Amino acid sequence: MSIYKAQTCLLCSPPAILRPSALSLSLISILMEETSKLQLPETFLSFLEANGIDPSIYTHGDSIPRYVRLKPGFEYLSQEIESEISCKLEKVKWLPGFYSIPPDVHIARSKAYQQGKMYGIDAASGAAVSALGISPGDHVLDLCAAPGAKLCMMLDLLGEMGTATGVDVARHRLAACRTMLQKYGLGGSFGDDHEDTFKQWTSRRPYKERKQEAKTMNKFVLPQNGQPEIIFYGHSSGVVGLKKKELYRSLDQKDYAYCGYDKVLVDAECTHDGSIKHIQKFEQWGWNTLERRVLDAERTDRNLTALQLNLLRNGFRLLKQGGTLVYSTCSLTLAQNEDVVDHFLAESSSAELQEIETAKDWPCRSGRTPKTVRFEPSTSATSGLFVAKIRKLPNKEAEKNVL
Ligand SMILES: C[S@@+](CC[C@H](N)C(=O)[O-])C[C@H]1O[C@@H](n2cnc3c(N)ncnc32)[C@H](O)[C@@H]1O
Repeated sequence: MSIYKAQTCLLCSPPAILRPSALSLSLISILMEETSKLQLPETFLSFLEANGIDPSIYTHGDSIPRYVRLKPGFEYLSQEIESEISCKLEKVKWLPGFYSIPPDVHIARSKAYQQGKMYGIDAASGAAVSALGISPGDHVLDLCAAPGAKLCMMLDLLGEMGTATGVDVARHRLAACRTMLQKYGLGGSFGDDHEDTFKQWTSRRPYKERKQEAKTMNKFVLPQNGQPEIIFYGHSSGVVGLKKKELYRSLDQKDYAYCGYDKVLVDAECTHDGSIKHIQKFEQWGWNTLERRVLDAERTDRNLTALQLNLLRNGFRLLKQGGTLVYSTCSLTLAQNEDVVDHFLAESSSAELQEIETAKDWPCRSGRTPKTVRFEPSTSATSGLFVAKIRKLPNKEAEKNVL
């Protein structure tokens, strides 16, 4: 299928009674021209068409600002940063601590960035983290943590109290995550290191030492490629409430009533098609790379959505009763979002989809499943993101659901 054909079916076929005005026709032709400039490969266009995604969203990249977050306590630096990067930091009114800057402005030359007082994170990603409602003292799990921008924000929200555990299956991405957390000075001062509870991870602990420690633990096998690895912060992180020697035994379902995380983020692996800037980067990296990295995942579509469902199930299993889980992806497809969430809700009597209260002020729209939300790159001025917030009902409430 040619690019032109894809545009024809998505942009140029208004129903006969809706006669487009001269203005809308010229808008359509501008969008067509812009879309064809991007030279999206045919396989990607077929993927977009199959999922009802308008390819012209990839022409909005230049109108989506860059977002930064100032670490709590460093907001006073905003003027200094403005003069360093020669542009204004516009406060994002709907998301505390966030600022927008034009997409072509780089923050690398700012001292605040170099000293780890400011980091780049898209506002929609910030919204997903804020939907968790993290409070200092919470025990938080980030199930797909790397490269780590959301984990940084989660740690910021915890302050010096509570624990955060980051898990990811890709070791090289987790290494980037560790570097990022180290740069932003996060985690190092977490919790007291009680003798018999799990020692917190610090980026300064050499690999040899960790390997030695792992060898002395009976059941623990050092993560190989393809096995999830874990970053622990805080004296009782890992599986919350367990002692070091208990950490690697498997738990019965009933144990999760007493231990388990207060908040779990499942920012699942996906096809990234909603992340306009990410997709645009393939122009330089080569569209072959997009076919290999993005569409390989799509080609094994059933595997990808099965992985997403399993990540959601697993995150929910580790959530304590009354706790909150957020499921998010940066894909715009129904298959990776609403379908996964609906499937999960249908099989889990103790899961309840929650309204995201703050979303009424966000530039998002409702997803197909009521109470879920979608950030659309063309209308939100953010990267595309789907967010669903799920609560684990205490046993008694869950029983009522079954009756
Ligand atoms: C969308 S990215 C996460 C982005 C991250 N939350 C952030 O804000 O930087 C999805 C991540 O899921 C990880 N992943 C894929 N399969 C996984 C699994 N089975 N268990 C844990 N992580 C997995 C990938 O390696 C990837 O880093």
